[in-house]
Amino acid sequence: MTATVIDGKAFAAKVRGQVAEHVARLKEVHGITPGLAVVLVGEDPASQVYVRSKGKMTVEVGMASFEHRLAIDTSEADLLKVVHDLNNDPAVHGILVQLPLPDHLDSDLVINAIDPAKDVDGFHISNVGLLGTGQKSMVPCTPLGSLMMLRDHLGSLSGKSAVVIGRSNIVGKPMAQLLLNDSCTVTIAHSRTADLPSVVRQADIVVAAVGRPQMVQGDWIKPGATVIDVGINRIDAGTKDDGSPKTRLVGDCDYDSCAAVAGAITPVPGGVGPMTIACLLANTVTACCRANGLAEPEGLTA
Ligand SMILES: NC(=O)C1=CN([C@@H]2O[C@H](COP(=O)(O)OP(=O)(O)OC[C@H]3O[C@@H](n4cnc5c(N)ncnc54)[C@H](OP(=O)(O)O)[C@@H]3O)[C@@H](O)[C@H]2O)C=CC1
Ligand SMILES: Nc1nc(=O)c2c([nH]1)NC[C@@H]1CN(c3ccc(C(=O)N[C@@H](CCC(=O)O)C(=O)O)cc3)C=[N+]21
Repeated sequence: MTATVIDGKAFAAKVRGQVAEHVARLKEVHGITPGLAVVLVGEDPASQVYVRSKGKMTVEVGMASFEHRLAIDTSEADLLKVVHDLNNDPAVHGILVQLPLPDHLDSDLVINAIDPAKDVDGFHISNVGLLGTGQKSMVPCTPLGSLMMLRDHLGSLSGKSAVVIGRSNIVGKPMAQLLLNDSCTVTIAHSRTADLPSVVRQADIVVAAVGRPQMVQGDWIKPGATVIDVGINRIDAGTKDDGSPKTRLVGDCDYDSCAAVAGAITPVPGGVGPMTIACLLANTVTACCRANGLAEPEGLTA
């Protein structure tokens, strides 16, 4: 079997198109422009690329983009002040503090200082609790984008067995919660899981969110399963013509061997990554509608 490739890049473009339509309507009918603020502490090159691409797409869908770049030695009090100011700024409907933060800053404290209604990452404890109890919340972007692709490809997820590899607060745990809310039978695997390959082999749906390049092998995959590869890993790829080092992005799955067995698989790049950004924009429109007591866009939330 050769897996269907789930095209996250194309799907994300479609989601951004829907977001752009809602933004246009909010502006025309209500005179409201949704705004997204991104806070970046330090100068991590990968984070900078990612923040720039978010800013560009925010503007492309017609929203206002606010960027706050803070020095790596910013104090917790100063960062909290930035967050409080954004909480109180009526032009800002969504706030994202780029993670990870430098070690001297307490990320739980900072994230829980964000107004939950503006927490477009869905990381605030209130949103985590709302999602866990099946109530309306802001849903974390990477799991939401992964869920959208799964539903699009499989239709109903009810009764399917799903294995999520990884238990982080930002990907693994919320992903498992969303799959559970869609009536999957969910297993969460992690670094202490015994015999991971045979656990993964039970799954109709595999979500890999580990951070280990090409770890999941094709012979771990149940034939026909749907594989969502969340991993973004930059690895060495020889040298360029001029002798300088070359790198490339790979996922947490060994793509070729997994694609030979799976029914469908997301590529890296071009899979979950673009959907994450599209869902961030979708969450910002949703937050803006809720803040103004307006009907929220359909199909853009879990
Ligand atoms: N596409 C996107 O939009 C995004 C991609 N990512 C990518 O997803 C990946 C995961 O990110 P994140 O959740 O933040 O990572 P974390 O490092 O926070 O979590 C990794 C998880 O993987 C588990 N793990 C580590 N090694 C193994 C192993 N050998 N076997 C089984 N489980 C293992 C860890 O287990 P334990 O808890 O026991 O330590 C942990 O739960 C990364 O590659 C990251 O770059 C992240 C966010 C967004
Ligand atoms: N508060 C917070 N929220 C996040 O959602 C968040 C974060 N912090 N910190 C970092 C991780 C990582 N992440 C990615 C999003 C998109 C791509 C993406 O678009 N990737 C492209 C490739 C980009 C490239 O070429 O480098 C792709 O997969 O096709 C990657 C990674 C969001 N994160």
